Amino acid sequence: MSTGRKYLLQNVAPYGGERTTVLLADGVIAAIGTDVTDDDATIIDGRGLVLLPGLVDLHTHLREPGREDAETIRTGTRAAALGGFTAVHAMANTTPTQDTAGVVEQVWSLGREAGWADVHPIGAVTVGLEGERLAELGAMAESKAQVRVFSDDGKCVHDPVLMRRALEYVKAFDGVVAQHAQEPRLTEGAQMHEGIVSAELGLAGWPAVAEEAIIARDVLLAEHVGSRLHVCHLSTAGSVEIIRWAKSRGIDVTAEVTPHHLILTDELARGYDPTFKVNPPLRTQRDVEAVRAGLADGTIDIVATDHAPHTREDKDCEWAAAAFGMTGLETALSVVQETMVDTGRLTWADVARVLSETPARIGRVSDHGRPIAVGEPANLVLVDPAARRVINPDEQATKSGNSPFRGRDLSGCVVATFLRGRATVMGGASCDEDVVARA
Ligand SMILES: NC(=O)N[C@@H](CC(=O)O)C(=O)O
Ligand SMILES: [Zn+2]
Ligand SMILES: [Zn+2]
Repeated sequence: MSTGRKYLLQNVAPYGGERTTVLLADGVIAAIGTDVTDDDATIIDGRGLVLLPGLVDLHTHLREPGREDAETIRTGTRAAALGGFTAVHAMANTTPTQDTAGVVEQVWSLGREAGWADVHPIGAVTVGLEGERLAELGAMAESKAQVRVFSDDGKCVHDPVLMRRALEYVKAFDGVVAQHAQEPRLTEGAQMHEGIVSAELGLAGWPAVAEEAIIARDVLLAEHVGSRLHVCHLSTAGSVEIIRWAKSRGIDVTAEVTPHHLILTDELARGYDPTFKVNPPLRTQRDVEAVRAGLADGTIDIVATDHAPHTREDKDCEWAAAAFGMTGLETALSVVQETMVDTGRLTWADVARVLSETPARIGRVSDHGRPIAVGEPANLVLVDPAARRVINPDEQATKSGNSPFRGRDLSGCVVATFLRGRATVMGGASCDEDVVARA
């Protein structure tokens, strides 16, 4: 389905390489070349802009159904489009939980209706995320939502027998279990990273070993049953080492890091601002260096936002009472540019890999994360790497204000996002009319 509008992206740099012109028509990339023209197309001057495949987030919390006061599928996917995303995987910790075919189909349909980005619901591993009985994984896989990613995110599947069964079960439909690696007994009452800062502040610590112990166990389980495992929001230097070791053994594991773990540290807890309270917690500078190195050398496969919107009531309170989580969809690409591209650790082609191609492959999404080539679906993002902007969460599309980058100056800006050839973002702003017209 197309609005019929064509776009001629003149002098853009696919993957940051040689400049060329790209024509989008009928929902696909219709032509690429320095001499391409089209008299009916809307012309976009792409000088200085980088063209990438539309970003794919493997880890987003959209909060609908249940917490529409924090985010809805509409507001969350509008935020996604502004961040350059054309597809997002929506975590299962909604109310009701995304643990049946009915609920995942509802989320999938609401995503279609909203029209900002494709929504791929993640299915819960256990009923109600309670860690007791496996949910209807097969029914969710066979539903029209075609779920391939299963996670109890927010909670860890800590029972090794259930984890083993889930890993075995999803093999039947080429699914993957995405684990929130947090040993519950080692993190009871935990408020922040266990280390020097937690000791000084007198806050209960969340030790690195609580994450590493689960990752070590799970890679061994994945090897034992010959299944695919994905590790959510890896945050410690030790976790990077375990993944590196697992991959060297040929274990079928992938790992993600969040933008915030690439740039922020536990020092931020000193101000007791609950905006910086997140799971897993912000770690040390040494961990930040290790996750950057892991992303640069391919040990860590992807960046995923873990966009976790929370209402004022859940965040504007004392540290201990506040909810865990921070927003991220509208700042992810800038943080990756600043920490990885501007520092020479990743090229733009690498960014396409870690924010689009590989997350699409892990989630088994076939029409996103595709090469920029003639005939491919026109799911694309146009980025201005030279722009700088100060983050103001009050002006963001997400309903929630819990961005850790409030007031911070970040590199890079999304100029336009295209979903099947239709602009969802143009000139850095949402294309509300186009989206409404399509719905
Ligand atoms: N990351 C968080 O701190 N919070 C997430 C849950 C999660 O990702 O574990 C949430 O749902 O709010
Ligand atoms: Zn989690
Ligand atoms: Zn999460």
